[in-house]
Amino acid sequence: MTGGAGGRASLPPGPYLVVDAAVCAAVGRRPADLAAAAVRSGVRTVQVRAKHVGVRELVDLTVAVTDAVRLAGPALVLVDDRVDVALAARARGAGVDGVHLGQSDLEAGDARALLGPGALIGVSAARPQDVRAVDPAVVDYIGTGPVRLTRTKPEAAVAAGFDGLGEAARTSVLPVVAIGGLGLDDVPAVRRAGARGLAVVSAICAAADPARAARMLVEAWQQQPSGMSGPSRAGVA
Ligand SMILES: Cc1ncc(COP(=O)(O)OP(=O)(O)O)c(N)n1
Ligand SMILES: Cc1ncsc1CCOP(=O)(O)O
Ligand SMILES: [Mg+2]
Repeated sequence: MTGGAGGRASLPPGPYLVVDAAVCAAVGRRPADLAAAAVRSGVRTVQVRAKHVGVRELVDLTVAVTDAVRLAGPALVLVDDRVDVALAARARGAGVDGVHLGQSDLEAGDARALLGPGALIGVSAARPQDVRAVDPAVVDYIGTGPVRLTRTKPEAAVAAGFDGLGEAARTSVLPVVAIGGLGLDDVPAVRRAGARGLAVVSAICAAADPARAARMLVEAWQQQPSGMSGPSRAGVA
């Protein structure tokens, strides 16, 4: 699934699963099984997020999720925060596609140098000045949130809202992914705001039926026209 124009990866449009180890543990599900089920339902981007595990466990988890996703269908696998983990998983033969970097993680340029030109690299940015600071020659997409405050990331105390999301999408020359407190009912507003993707943890990981929840998100996305409101509309499907 890597290999957009000019060898650069491009972010698949639509629902994006952030498979969070703590949320999965709370509901007694294996992240690898959950990710595979979501990919069989049509999700095309999976991020591995585990904030409270050691680095060795995170490598094991990344390999397990990546291997399960590869068998399930054509989807990209990214690692939250950790370029070293992505590289270690690759060294073990897992086809990790890239990373999602926060504002205090490794700089995107360093990540690009380590991961290579074909990797998919996303960064978090919500405020217009942070969005403008992202280098489109290095980064592939921007994650903007939390759109709503969410228990999954309690330290994020300010919500961007849909206005903030729309402003980020208009400001950015890169595709924008919305995240934070989002679910099925938000698909129309996220698309109207001009986002290329809708990232969720709880709406899939904690759903009564994760495969069905993922399928409904995918179908809702496909049924909605996009907002086409900003420079990031290029390539929005
Ligand atoms: C798609 C996407 N967007 C934003 C984030 C948030 O990343 P970050 O700022 O690194 O915060 P943590 O997830 O690490 O708590 C994301 N993970 N994915
Ligand atoms: C990782 C992250 N970054 C901003 S909000 C968030 C958590 C999203 O989780 P949920 O979909 O459960 O609100
Ligand atoms: Mg992060």
